[in-house]
Amino acid sequence: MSKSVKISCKNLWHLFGKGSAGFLDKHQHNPSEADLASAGLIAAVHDVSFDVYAGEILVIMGLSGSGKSTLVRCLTRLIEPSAGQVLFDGVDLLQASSRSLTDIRRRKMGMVFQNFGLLPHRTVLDNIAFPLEIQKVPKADRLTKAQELVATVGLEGREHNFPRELSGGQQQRVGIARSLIGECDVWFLDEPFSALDPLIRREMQDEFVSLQSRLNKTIVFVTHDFDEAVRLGDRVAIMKDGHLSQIGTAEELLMTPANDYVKKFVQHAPRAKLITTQKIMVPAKAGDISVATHANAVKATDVLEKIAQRVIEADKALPVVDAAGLVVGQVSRENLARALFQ
Ligand SMILES: Nc1ncnc2c1ncn2[C@@H]1O[C@H](COP(=O)(O)OP(=O)(O)OP(=O)(O)O)[C@@H](O)[C@H]1O
Repeated sequence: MSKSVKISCKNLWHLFGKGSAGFLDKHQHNPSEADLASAGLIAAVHDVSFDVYAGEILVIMGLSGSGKSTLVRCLTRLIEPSAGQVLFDGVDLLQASSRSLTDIRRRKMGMVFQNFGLLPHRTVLDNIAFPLEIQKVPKADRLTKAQELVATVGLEGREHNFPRELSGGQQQRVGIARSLIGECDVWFLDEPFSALDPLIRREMQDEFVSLQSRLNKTIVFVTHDFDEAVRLGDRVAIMKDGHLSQIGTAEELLMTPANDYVKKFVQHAPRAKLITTQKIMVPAKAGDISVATHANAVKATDVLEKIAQRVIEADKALPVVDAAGLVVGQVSRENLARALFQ
């Protein structure tokens, strides 16, 4: 089944600096680093193209200054891209009138940023209900909806507190609830957990995963932390100096990194939890594929952590089976050791 594309961004650019208008046309949309430097421009987003599929969590990561936030703001047009296309459900956002853009943002996009952006003189409930107030939803309806979300993010009992009376993690939950109240299709989160201490951060990540399993939104999530990217993302896009270095599953980045920059990001990744057996097995020849009879067969889609003990304890290579129970290859201790320690 082909995945449906929710957002498609094509040849997207954002230049910071005076004189950016006309610069790309002048350089046939292919300026060199020297052209950019001599014009005093920074390409925070440099000819970036990728798709976001409906229902996936796409994590955008990269070092500080690599262009993650600018890219995400371009996707919502909070920052005006210098060139390119952003198709949202097939509609080109860069051609949309400001009225229809506001409408799309209100009805389809939810956003959470690092500094929470809560209104200090409003209670938790009123902060969460605020987007519906702007949409002129009647008070009783918006408070009912806000109360439901208070429960969703586990803040019962704190409805009437003000933001200053909450911890950082609790404030972030208010921000998350508020971003969800419009029942958006796509949720943009820019380093939402980075201000939190490590324990709370982990807790918030777990809650986020469980929330997403119920909500099934399309999510674009920015982080500079590869562990967080791996825990949360279906796919990870790695940015470097405004360029998209590589996009793929964590396993793809690990097994076939596009360059040394990507390699560096993934070098401490938990290989046993990310690499699947099919990537390390010795595949069976087409004519040799048979039904499994071996009781100790391992699944092609199992991660190495799951099969390790059986492979280590077996005196010879174990057969690997696909979803239909056919033997598609075999995996030995040596294959396992190479994949884990390479
Ligand atoms: N308003 C601005 N004016 C000029 N340059 C800017 C501006 N905002 C960002 N930049 C530059 O654009 C580049 C990308 O910045 P951006 O904030 O998108 O990176 P980031 O990956 O999100 O970084 P961080 O993880 O530190 O938030 C950086 O070189 C930054 O200095």
